[in-house]
Amino acid sequence: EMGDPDELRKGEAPWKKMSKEELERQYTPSRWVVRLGAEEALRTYSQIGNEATKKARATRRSLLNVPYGDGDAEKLDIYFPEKMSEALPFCMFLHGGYWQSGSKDASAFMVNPLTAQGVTVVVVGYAIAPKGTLDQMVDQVARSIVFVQKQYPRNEGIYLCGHSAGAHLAAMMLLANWTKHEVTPNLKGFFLVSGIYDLEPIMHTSVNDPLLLTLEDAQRNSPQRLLEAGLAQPVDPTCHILVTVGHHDSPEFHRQSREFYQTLCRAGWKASFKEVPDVDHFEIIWKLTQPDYVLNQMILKTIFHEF
Ligand SMILES: N[C@@H](CC(=O)c1ccccc1NC=O)C(=O)O
Repeated sequence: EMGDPDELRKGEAPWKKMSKEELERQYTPSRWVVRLGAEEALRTYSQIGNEATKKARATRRSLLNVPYGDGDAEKLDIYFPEKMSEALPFCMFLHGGYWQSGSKDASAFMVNPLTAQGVTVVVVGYAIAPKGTLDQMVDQVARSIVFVQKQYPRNEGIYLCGHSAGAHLAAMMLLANWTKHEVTPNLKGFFLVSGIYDLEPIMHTSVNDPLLLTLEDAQRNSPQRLLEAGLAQPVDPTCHILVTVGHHDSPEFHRQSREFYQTLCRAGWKASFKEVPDVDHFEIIWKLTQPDYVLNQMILKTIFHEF
């Protein structure tokens, strides 16, 4: 029956009707960029990430390669605001790269604009595939947040910002069982940027070659599916979740973000949705280096409660 939202929601997922080639295209973000060629866009993205990181390390007080666990990759970088203060808000950034590329050492995009406004920024490293499994990455991110909470118990909120695969890892924290850890982190907000929330379609693409996800792995790590099943309720009614997608992201990325936002709303979370105008999958993040970028403005308004 058309018009019944439950029927529409439970209808066959559109990706199941796609050819292997079409699915591959939908889940290759570089094929959807408009201003540059695919290779050039990926190159520019890492170049801007490298330069932003160099600048952040040269101009901000920082603690680099701080271990939050025993694993080689379990390190994070902390960048402090220009002016010292007692209690501070923290924004933790989780880089993208389909859980198989990217590094904290090239991902300090938001550091200078946010630290200029009094936010401490933490850029998290995690063990990408094939070294790490997705379950390990989810656990590492949870432990990195617990580490920040324990180091800075007087924080004025921990905010998570993740891009693409990093948005998936951030969204998985909505389902984390903090009782396994010594503290419950003071999570106050989520900024989910061009993320993937249902992993089942990517099982059928080359993204899965190094990940080797089984159907069970994909389902156990799909926040879309886990929230639909009612496995997480908002504990803090003030916790805000911003779901954003780039105007030039592929239709599948748009569908994933829209459906995740709708599911968050149904589950009772304080969520909002924003399609960022005129940006692709990479510009949506590299523009975080610009203080006047709309996403920085939304992040700062959320952190400083200016709504
Ligand atoms: N191989 C992908 C790269 C990619 O998806 C990506 C690259 C950098 C940061 C995020 C990415 N996507 C999701 O995590 C592509 O060509 O678009």
